[in-house]
Amino acid sequence: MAIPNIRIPCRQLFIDGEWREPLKKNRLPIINPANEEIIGYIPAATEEDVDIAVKAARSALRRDDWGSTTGAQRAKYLRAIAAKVLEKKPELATLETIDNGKPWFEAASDIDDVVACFEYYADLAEALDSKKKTEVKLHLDSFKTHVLREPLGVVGLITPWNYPLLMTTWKVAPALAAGCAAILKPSELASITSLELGEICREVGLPPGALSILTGLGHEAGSPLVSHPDVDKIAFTGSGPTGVKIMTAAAQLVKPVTLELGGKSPIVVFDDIHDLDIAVEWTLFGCFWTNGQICSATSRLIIQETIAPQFLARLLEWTKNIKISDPLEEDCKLGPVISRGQYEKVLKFISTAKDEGAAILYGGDRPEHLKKGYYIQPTIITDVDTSMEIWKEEVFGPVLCVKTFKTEEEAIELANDTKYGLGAAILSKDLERCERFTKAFQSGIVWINCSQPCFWQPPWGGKKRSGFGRELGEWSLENYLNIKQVTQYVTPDEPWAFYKSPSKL
Ligand SMILES: NC(=O)C1=CN([C@@H]2O[C@H](COP(=O)(O)OP(=O)(O)OC[C@H]3O[C@@H](n4cnc5c(N)ncnc54)[C@H](O)[C@@H]3O)[C@@H](O)[C@H]2O)C=CC1
Ligand code: BAL
Ligand code: NA
Repeated sequence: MAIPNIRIPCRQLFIDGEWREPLKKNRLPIINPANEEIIGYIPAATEEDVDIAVKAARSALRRDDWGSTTGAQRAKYLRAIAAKVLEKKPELATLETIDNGKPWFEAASDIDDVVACFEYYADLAEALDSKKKTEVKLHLDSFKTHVLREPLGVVGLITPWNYPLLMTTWKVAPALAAGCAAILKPSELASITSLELGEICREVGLPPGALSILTGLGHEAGSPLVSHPDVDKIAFTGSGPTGVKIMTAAAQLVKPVTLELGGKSPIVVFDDIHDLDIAVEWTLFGCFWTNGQICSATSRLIIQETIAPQFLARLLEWTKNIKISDPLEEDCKLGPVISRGQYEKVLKFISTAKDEGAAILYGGDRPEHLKKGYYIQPTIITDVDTSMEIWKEEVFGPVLCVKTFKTEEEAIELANDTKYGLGAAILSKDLERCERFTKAFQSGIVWINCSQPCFWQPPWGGKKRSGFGRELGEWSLENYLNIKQVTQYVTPDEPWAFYKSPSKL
C-alpha cells in the first residue's frame, strides 16, 4: 500500500456530535517525534468542557436514539465506523506514524486491528440482545428472578499514546456495544487519530453524546473526568503513577475503575528451543516492536546459561540488522520514541544501568546517522543484577536487559521477580515445561514460543501492579454493563407472614 502524503486536520473537541472550541480556547502542539517539529495543534479541554460532555452523554442515555437502542442497532453504527476506518486506512496510518513515530507498516496493521475490533464488538452487541435478560433458577416457587445486563452509564476512557487509535478502540468499541455513553480522553502526545474517530462518528451519524472526545492534558482534562460525580466508570491504560492517582480519585466516589498499567515482563529462553534464529527473532520482537513502547514488552531476557553465548552472539547480529529510520520510510523497523521526555527518560535508564555496573552489549545511544528526532538504538544490557533499576523498572523504550539461569526453579524465580504481572513468555520445545511455567508465571498473559501477538478475542490485562480488569474479548463488554437482579413475588395474594398481623378492624 502506498504511503500517502497528508495534511494534518485541524480539529476542535468532539462533544455532543459536533466540533466545539474548548471554552478556554487553549491548544496544545502536535509534535512529530521523527523530526521534533510542531506539525499542528490539538484542542485542550478543561473541567468546563468535561462538564458539557458529561451532560451530553447523560442526555444521550435518556434519548431513544441512543438510550433505547438494541444491540443490533448499535452494531450497525459499529460496523459503519469499521467500514469508514478501513476506507481511511492509508491516511489514518500516516497520521498515526507522524504523531507517534511507529513504523508506517506497524501503524497500518494497527488500523486493521481497529477495524476488526469494531466489527468484533458489533457481533457481541448483537449477541447481547439475546442475553439481555436471563432467568435465574431459585429454590422457591413463590419468587422468580431474572438478571438484566444493561449499559453501565456514562464511562470515561483514558488512553495512552503507544497504540493511539487501537487503545482508543479497545475501550470505545465495547463501551458503545454495551450501550454506554462514552467520553474519551486520549493522550496529549498522540491524539490525532482519536480526533479523526470523531469525524468518522459524525459521518456515520452516531447519535450525539454517545461518544465525545476531549483532547487535553491529564491533569486538566483527564482528572476532572475521573472526579466528575456523573461519570459512572473509568477505564484507564497508562503509567502506574497515573493509575494510582486515578484509583485514589475514583475511590472518593466509589467509582469502578479498570487499570491496564505497565510491566516488566520476562521472556524465558531454554536451551531446547526449536531454532536459534526463530527464538532470537521472537526475543527482538517481544521487546523492540512499537519502538519498544509496549506495556507487555518482554524486556527481561532470562536465558539458560548453556545457550547464552551463542544466543547473545546471534541476538547481536539480528539487532545490528534492524533498520532504524524515519518511520515513513519503507522497511523501517524502529522509529523514534514518542517525545523528548521519553527520549531523555530512556537514556537515563541506560546511563543508570551503566553506573550500577551493567554492560551495554549493543546500542545505548542515538543512532549516528539520525541527527534529529527522538531516536534511540535498540539496546541490549548484560551483567544485570536483580537489585538494578534496569531489572526492576519499566523503561518503555527499545531496551532489553539480560540475565542467565541454570535451573527451571531459578528461571521461574527470576521471571516472577517483579512488582508487575502483565505478560510472560517461554521459549522451549518441551511443552510440559511450558505448561509448568504457564501455571507458575504471575501474569495475566502467557506466550508460549512467541511474544506479543495480540488478538481481539482473548482477554487482555494484568495482575500485581500491572493493574486489574480485563479488556478485549467478551470480558471487555462486561466492564461496561450493570448486572441488575429483578426478583418478583409471584404469589402476591399470599401474605408474607414475617410480622404478626394486627387484628383486623
Ligand atoms: N501501560 C501502558 O500502555 C503505557 C505506559 N506508559 C508509561 O508511562 C510513562 C509516562 O507516560 P505518560 O504519557 O505520561 O503516561 P500517563 O499514564 O501519565 O498518561 C496516560 C493517559 O493518562 C492521562 N492522565 C495523566 N494524568 C492524569 C490524571 N491525573 N488524571 C487522569 N488522566 C491522566 C494522560 O493525559 C494520558 O491520556 C511512560 O514513560 C511509560 O513508562 C505510557 C503509555 C502507555
Ligand atoms: N499490543 C499491546 C498493547 C499495549 O501495549 O497496551
Ligand atoms: Na506526537
